[in-house]
Amino acid sequence: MKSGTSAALSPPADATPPVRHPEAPAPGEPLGAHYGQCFGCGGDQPHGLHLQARAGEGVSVTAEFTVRPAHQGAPGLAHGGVLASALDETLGSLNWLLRTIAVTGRLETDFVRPVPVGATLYLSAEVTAVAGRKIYCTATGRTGGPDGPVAVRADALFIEVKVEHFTENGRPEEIRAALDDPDQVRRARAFEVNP
Ligand SMILES: CCCCCCCCCC(=O)SCCNC(=O)CCNC(=O)[C@H](O)C(C)(C)COP(=O)(O)OP(=O)(O)OC[C@H]1O[C@@H](n2cnc3c(N)ncnc32)[C@H](O)[C@@H]1OP(=O)(O)O
Repeated sequence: MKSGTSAALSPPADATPPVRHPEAPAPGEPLGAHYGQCFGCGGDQPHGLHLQARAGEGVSVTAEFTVRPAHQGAPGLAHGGVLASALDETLGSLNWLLRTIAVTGRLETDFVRPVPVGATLYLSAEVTAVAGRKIYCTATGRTGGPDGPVAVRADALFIEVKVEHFTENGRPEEIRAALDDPDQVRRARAFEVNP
C-alpha cells in the first residue's frame, strides 16, 4: 500500500524539471563521502551507515547500505530511524548532482517490510522537480537486490541554503577542521559547495 503524500511534497504548478550540473559525476561514478564524520556516508564513523552512493542518469543516484548489529531496533531488525537516515542520506547526495547546497526540510517515510541485520538495502533516488529553493525528490530501498521487493520508500523536500547555514550553526571545532582540510574537493563537499 502506498500512503498518501502530504501536500507540502507535491511540486507546485510552476515547478521545473531538475537540471544535472554539467560537471556532475558521470553515471556509474561513485560519489564518495561528502564528510568523513557523516553518520550516513562517512568512513570515520564506526557505527555509521557507510552508505556508498553512485551517480545515475539525469539527477538520480543509487546506493547500498548493509544493516549491521549497531543499527538494530527490534532484535535482529533494522531500526526505523536508521532506515530513514539511509533514505535521507541517499536523497541528500542528489544535491551534489545539482551542485546545490540544500538540507532536508521534510522527509515522509513508508516502512513496508522489516529489514533484518545483515541485509543490504539497495537504494535509488531521484529529484523530480525544483521550484525556487525547493527541491522535490523521492527514494526507494529494496532488499535482495536492486530489483527486489520495496522495503522502505520516502518522498522529501530539500531546501536550498547558503553555506552560512553550516558555518553559523555547526559546532566551531568541526567547522574549522572541515575548512582547514587541504583537499579542495573534500572541503567543498563537506558543505556540498560548488568548488
Ligand atoms: C553538509 C551537506 C549535507 C548534504 C548531505 C546530507 C544528507 C542528509 C541531509 C540532512 O539530514 S540535512 C539535516 C537535517 N535538516 C536540517 O537540519 C534542516 C533544519 N531546518 C532548517 O534549517 C530550516 O527550517 C530550513 C533551512 C529547512 C528552512 O528555513 P528557511 O528560513 O531557510 O526557509 P523558509 O522557512 O523561509 O522556507 C522556504 C520555503 O520552504 C518551505 N519549507 C520549509 N521547511 C519546510 C518543511 N519542513 N515542510 C514543507 N515546506 C517547508 C517553506 O514553506 C517556504 O516555502 P515558500 O517559499 O513557498 O513560502
